[in-house]
Amino acid sequence: MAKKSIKKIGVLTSGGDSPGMNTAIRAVVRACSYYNIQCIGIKEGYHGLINNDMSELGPRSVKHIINRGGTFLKTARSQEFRTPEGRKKAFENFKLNELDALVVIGGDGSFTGASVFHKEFEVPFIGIPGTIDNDIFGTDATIGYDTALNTVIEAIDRIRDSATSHNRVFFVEVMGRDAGFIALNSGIASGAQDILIPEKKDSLEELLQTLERSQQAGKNSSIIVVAEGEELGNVYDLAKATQKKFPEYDIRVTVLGHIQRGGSPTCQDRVLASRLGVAAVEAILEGKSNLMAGLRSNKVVYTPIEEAIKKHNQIDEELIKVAKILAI
Ligand SMILES: Nc1ncnc2c1ncn2[C@@H]1O[C@H](COP(=O)(O)OP(=O)(O)OP(=O)(O)O)[C@@H](O)[C@H]1O
Ligand SMILES: O=P(O)(O)OC[C@H]1O[C@](O)(CO)[C@@H](O)[C@@H]1O
Ligand SMILES: [Mg+2]
Repeated sequence: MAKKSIKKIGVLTSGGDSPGMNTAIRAVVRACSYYNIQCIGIKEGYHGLINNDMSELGPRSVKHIINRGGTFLKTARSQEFRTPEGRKKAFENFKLNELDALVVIGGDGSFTGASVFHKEFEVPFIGIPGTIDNDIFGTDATIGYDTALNTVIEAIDRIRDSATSHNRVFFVEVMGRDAGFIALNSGIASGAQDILIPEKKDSLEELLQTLERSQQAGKNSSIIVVAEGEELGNVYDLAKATQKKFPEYDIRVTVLGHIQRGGSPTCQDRVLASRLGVAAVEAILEGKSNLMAGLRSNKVVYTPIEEAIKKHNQIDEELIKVAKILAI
């Protein structure tokens, strides 16, 4: 597609919000303005496309959002977009608004939706990875991941104060429905005794042995970080099983929940979001489509969307080793 054929693009945020999504929207809007094309902000992800809820955004309409968590365009998990009828309505509004392409800011699910939409109606799109989960292949980090990690370690540091004061064992659940990136990295950074993630086969025996060893080594308190998607069980199940084996332990459970998704994005997330926003618009202008803009080794790269979704980001075995060695 020649550069001049793109006149108007739509931008939306979809799936779970993540800190830095606003920064990415700002970058897309301002890059559009820089390259003299119109930018339309679509409300509540695919929901807004289906319901024709969208309006034009200019460079001043995204002022003062660079540092704000959440997404001012709002986001949604649209069930209707999963249906052919819903996507047909979305395409009708895409045409009605004379859009030439979409920038989709979201996670693997949002990219899957965009890919299906592209196959059905040949709608050109570029994905920007915006999710705290960091579960997307083709980028060293997703937008929001770094902020979420920093929020988690701050919370665990506070829990540690209480855990050490009371000689307690804490089970801390962090987000990650299917991914253990937040758990593994925050666990290492906060000095967890054990880290349980869905990508690694864990056993209750091993967990109990770890706790026993830590007590024998003279530790009076322990923090166990558990990813939401851990297959062995949730934090309450694990705490119950541990209490059964060690009735003398004083055990507490903390579920960090959605505080991990909010807050002002870190510098790293703001720079990432700014670079990927510009990269997405430039890719569309160059006629690229069905790709995700990402950052690898500090360079912008484009990955076929199918790869970004299917390959998933892999857990680094070295991190698992480091966590184990340092929990001695
Ligand atoms: N197979 C699919 N077909 C059509 N649309 C889909 C499909 N999968 C996901 N979507 C659309 O993408 C939306 C977001 O997906 P999902 O809820 O998995 O979040 P995500 O983008 O992976 O972000 P996160 O994991 O960070 O919350 C869905 O609500 C739906 O509208
Ligand atoms: O806010 P919701 O819809 O409950 O989704 C929670 C999920 O979203 C995420 O925060 C991002 O995908 C996951 O880590 C978590 O499992
Ligand atoms: Mg996802």
